[in-house]
Amino acid sequence: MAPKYKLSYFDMRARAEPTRMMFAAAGIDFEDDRIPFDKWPALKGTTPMGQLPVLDVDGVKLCQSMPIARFVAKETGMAGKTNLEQAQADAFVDEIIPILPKLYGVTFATDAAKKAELAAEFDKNMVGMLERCEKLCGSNGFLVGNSLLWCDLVLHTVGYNIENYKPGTLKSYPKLSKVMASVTANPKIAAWIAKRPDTKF
Ligand SMILES: N[C@@H](CCC(=O)N[C@@H](CS)C(=O)NCC(=O)O)C(=O)O
Repeated sequence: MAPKYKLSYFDMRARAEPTRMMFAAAGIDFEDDRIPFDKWPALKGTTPMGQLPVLDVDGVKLCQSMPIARFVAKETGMAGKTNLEQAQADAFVDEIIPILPKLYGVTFATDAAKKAELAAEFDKNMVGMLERCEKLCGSNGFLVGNSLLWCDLVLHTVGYNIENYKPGTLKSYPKLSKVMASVTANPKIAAWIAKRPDTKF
């Protein structure tokens, strides 16, 4: 029997979205459990490491967003066709994902001077990350190899936020733009994006 999946996270895309997209791409049913912030303090102690996301697989609770995503990538055939591709995909994920909490910090900073300071530092980090990924990215619409892998979904999730932050940024990175387009060209992912909750982050 197919495993039962419950993915618990806040009502955000962020660290859970690549996993949600993989479930959608593979046509796998999962419970998209979105925990309201005011319910979190009571639940924090029940999670394996005191943070979200948590993926419950038939009663086994997995934690840490990228290990969760890597597990689902293996379950759905999106981890990479060979060990080599898997290591290359991991490298992109490790390069891209640290941008996410930094952008969160800029987006939700309330003090104007602090926000400007964080934004200046963020912009430098973002450009460095995009340049490094553009240089290593394949030219046929995938970061690695010739099929959609979980690293492409991580890029799409972070790239989506970057475009919300500074529209038009990705135009300067043609290979990465092609990856963004490959992700949305997948009909099942496009259907998920069209129906997913519209959240700020
Ligand atoms: N390294 C962890 C970080 C998880 C993390 O920072 N989760 C945040 C939400 S994005 C959280 O649970 N915040 C609430 C808390 O720490 O109490 C991962 O990738 O899963």
